Amino acid sequence: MGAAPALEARGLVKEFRGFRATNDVNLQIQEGEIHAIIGPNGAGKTTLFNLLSGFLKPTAGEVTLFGQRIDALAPHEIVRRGLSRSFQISSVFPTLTVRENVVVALQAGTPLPHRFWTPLSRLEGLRDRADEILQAVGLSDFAGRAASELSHGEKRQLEIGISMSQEPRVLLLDEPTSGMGSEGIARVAALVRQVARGRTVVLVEHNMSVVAELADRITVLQYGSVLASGRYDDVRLDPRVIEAYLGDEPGEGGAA
Ligand SMILES: Nc1ncnc2c1ncn2[C@@H]1O[C@H](COP(=O)(O)OP(=O)(O)OP(=O)(O)O)[C@@H](O)[C@H]1O
Repeated sequence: MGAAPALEARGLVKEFRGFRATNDVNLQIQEGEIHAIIGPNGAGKTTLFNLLSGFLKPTAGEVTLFGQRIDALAPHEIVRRGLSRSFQISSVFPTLTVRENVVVALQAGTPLPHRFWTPLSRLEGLRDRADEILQAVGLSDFAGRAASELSHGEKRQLEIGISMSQEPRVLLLDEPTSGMGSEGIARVAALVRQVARGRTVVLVEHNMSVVAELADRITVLQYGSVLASGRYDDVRLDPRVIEAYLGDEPGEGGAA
């Protein structure tokens, strides 16, 4: 038998007062791949991310991480098992410096009772590791600046750094290029490729050029169900996908 997928959903269902936002989703993400989840607005991408990362509990179905059930676990327990995620809405603390944001995230990996009230001065030991992460995400020059001073694109870089601080084996990125100009998009795409080395990355992404450039495989959602899943070059030619999504005139981000 082959190795278990890095992340797998089986028969995943999420209902909100009878409305099925996730409808019997089966999904396999293999270790080491970059997998993009795409689909029209309201297709259920964010709901699926929330189910995979424990922020929502499924109505039915299972989620496994390297073969172990995680769907009953709290988000922080899932992080400890090796899956972390970024959010569509910024999770950066604006009044802390860029470095402090990463230090706080590194500190969050320690047991709960100790983590909230630890003075920042006691976290100096984590500084070196924070600086390595900032270097990796291209923010070394901004380490001492308040996070509120970062541009939108730089904040997304910091968020990826914050997600990486947990040293995840599987990283979920929710629209990492949203709201960016072409320069920022290119920078973040390069960064995603870099952080994907040696780990598995799942991203929700509207920008089809980014998807085409980065993704080994893609899954297309529509009305909460999987419409198609496979290699980008195969899936983009699927007539149902063209009709549902790729054939549309570019919306946010634009199709390539
Ligand atoms: N907490 C909730 N209560 C009720 N309905 C919800 C809830 N969360 C999501 N939905 C509904 O589920 C559907 C899927 O929403 P979801 O945000 O997952 O889509 P999406 O593909 O991420 O959309 P977008 O691309 O616009 O971010 C939508 O119809 C949405 O209104």
